[in-house]
Amino acid sequence: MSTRVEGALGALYPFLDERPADVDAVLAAVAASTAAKAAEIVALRGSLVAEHGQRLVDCARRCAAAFAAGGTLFAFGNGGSSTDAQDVAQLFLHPPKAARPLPAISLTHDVALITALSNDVGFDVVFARQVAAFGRAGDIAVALSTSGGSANVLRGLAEAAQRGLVTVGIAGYDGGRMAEPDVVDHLFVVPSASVHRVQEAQTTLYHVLWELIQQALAGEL
Ligand SMILES: O=C(CO)[C@@H](O)[C@H](O)[C@H](O)[C@H](O)COP(=O)(O)O
Repeated sequence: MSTRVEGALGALYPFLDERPADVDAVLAAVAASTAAKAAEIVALRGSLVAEHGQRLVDCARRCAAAFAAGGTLFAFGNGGSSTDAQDVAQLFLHPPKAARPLPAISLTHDVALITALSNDVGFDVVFARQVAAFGRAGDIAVALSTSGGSANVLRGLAEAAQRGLVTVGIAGYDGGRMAEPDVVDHLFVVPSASVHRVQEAQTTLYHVLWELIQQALAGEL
């Protein structure tokens, strides 16, 4: 066993006289599985950007035009996608240096509102109600879902479409209901059956989209 592994085990088991007997096998299995997952995500991210290239450019140009006209972006999703929605909003609003801050709001973080709506009306409306209250024609709705089938996400998109927002869907697996006709204007599907790989690749999609929107706004796309 290498000195580094010995050191790590010392930190993991400081109070045990003896480590579990099979720890070497466990560590070897973890290393092999981590390497396989890393390879899978690198391949998936590369193929996604290649496959969605033109669609990303088209979507970025449309979003840039919406921002240039004073539009706001609303992002939403459940679970891991809810934190991704918050990441999208902070990325647009508080970008790295030299990039242009753009108005973006996540609809996932108001616990009082979401619990009240869920308790009194139903969880299905938590995004749609906010889109109805804040969304205006020409704004942008970005919906994140791994299954593409969450009822509250689909209701949010339907409300956005009805109000004339540009709708962007980011899904996984086969796209689910988000991939049905007329659900979104711009659809990006991560074709993986692993929820973890889907979420990892979705972060690449929205980071690339953000970069392209910045380029489009600067007249470089
Ligand atoms: O983060 C994860 C799984 O990695 C979970 O929290 C996951 O986001 C939740 O199960 C969501 O409720 C799934 O909803 P969706 O992505 O299918 O719309």
